[in-house]
Amino acid sequence: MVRGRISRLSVRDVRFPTSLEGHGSDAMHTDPDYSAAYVILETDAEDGLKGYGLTFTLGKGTEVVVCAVNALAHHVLNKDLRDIIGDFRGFYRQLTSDGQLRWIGPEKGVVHLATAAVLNAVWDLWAKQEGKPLWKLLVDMDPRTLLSCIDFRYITDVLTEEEAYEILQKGQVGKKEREGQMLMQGYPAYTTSCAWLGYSDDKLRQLCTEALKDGWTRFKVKVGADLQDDIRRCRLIRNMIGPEKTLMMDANQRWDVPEAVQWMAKLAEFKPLWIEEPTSPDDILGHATIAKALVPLGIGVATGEQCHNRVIFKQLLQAKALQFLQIDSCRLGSVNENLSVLLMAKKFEIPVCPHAGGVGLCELVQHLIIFDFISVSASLKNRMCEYVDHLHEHFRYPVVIKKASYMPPQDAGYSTEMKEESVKKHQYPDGEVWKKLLAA
Ligand SMILES: C[C@H](O)[C@@H](O)CC(=O)C(=O)O
Ligand SMILES: [Mg+2]
Repeated sequence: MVRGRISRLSVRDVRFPTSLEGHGSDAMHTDPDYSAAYVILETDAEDGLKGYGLTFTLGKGTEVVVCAVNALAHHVLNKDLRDIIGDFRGFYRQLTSDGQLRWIGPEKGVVHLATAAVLNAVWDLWAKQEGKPLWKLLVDMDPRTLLSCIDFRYITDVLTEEEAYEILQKGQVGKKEREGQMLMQGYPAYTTSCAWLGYSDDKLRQLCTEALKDGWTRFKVKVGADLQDDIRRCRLIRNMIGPEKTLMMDANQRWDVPEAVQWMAKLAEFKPLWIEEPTSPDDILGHATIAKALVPLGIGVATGEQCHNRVIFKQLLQAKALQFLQIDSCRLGSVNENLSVLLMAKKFEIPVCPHAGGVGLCELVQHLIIFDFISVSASLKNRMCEYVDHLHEHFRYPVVIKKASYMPPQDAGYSTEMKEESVKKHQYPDGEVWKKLLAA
């Protein structure tokens, strides 16, 4: 079914000045401009279909990722899409094993973000050519083909291909019913939009009132910069949402390990379900220490949005360092690597609650988590996907939220395509929006 030779790869630096109003701000990223390195793949096929892919970045970081995408381009150009998909594991390895680029990774940092952008575009193109939304392409794919997309190198000590096959085989039971359930009810979400760290208490109050009216029942609040501020903000939000609704907290890596435990002991009265990224994302044993210390307080540890790759997720799982696993559609090596993490999480029975928000992350990750429910986890217990109410208007196929749930996308592809006029306006530094801002 797939067709065409990749004839062109272009990449653009697209930035949104979200920092101006404090959207997206947290204890470590006080002035985030939500941005994307945005990749477009064209083929010589007559259908004219293009593949769109992106990775999420912040402001200036985008130009470095754009550079890395260009450095990877030769792996994709002039390749037949059939050959890429026919040996997707091999292609993933080729990208992540480039003899010169791998030195500045491997499978982490800028070069891995660039890999994600390129591979996301390949998946979008594949799904478009098959005429299916990506989640449905994955759900309908036979388990052996699905596994042939995954690089199991470095994880076979916890998950072999045969074990993964068994998980997917078990997932076949009840699949139709779960797909029906998703189409009717959608995948449960939580909102982070009310309580960015840079928002005033008045704004927090106003947004929280609106979110409650819109039916949201799960909320995340940013913490970690100042304890007294945190206590005031958490009290405010807990009082507004009441004792029954779910509250999560996110420190974005602000603390040392003992500090995290002490700080959370002070915030425990607000009954958070989890503390997210309490310390460095690389500190696996630190997370384990925090997780153990917080058990008596009934607080779990969540992490993953800045987790480099499947190997770190493997160790977090082995070390019992997290109770909620947060995949990210643009930090890991695209769908390929995310599939391996979903399967490991299933084996360890740890709920996956994806990181979303940014620009485009909601659009992408909804496909992965809907697939996860239908074909892998078969459970909604303790599970929800993040939602952030920014920048969806720039996408050609924006997310649809109903009753605080993600409704499965119906259009073919990975929902990655942005509106051309939005890209033009926000391209850095020559888009209209930036020209004005830079002149001022
Ligand atoms: C800089 C980003 O907005 C970050 O704060 C997002 C995040 O941690 C989350 O959504 O979770
Ligand atoms: Mg976070």
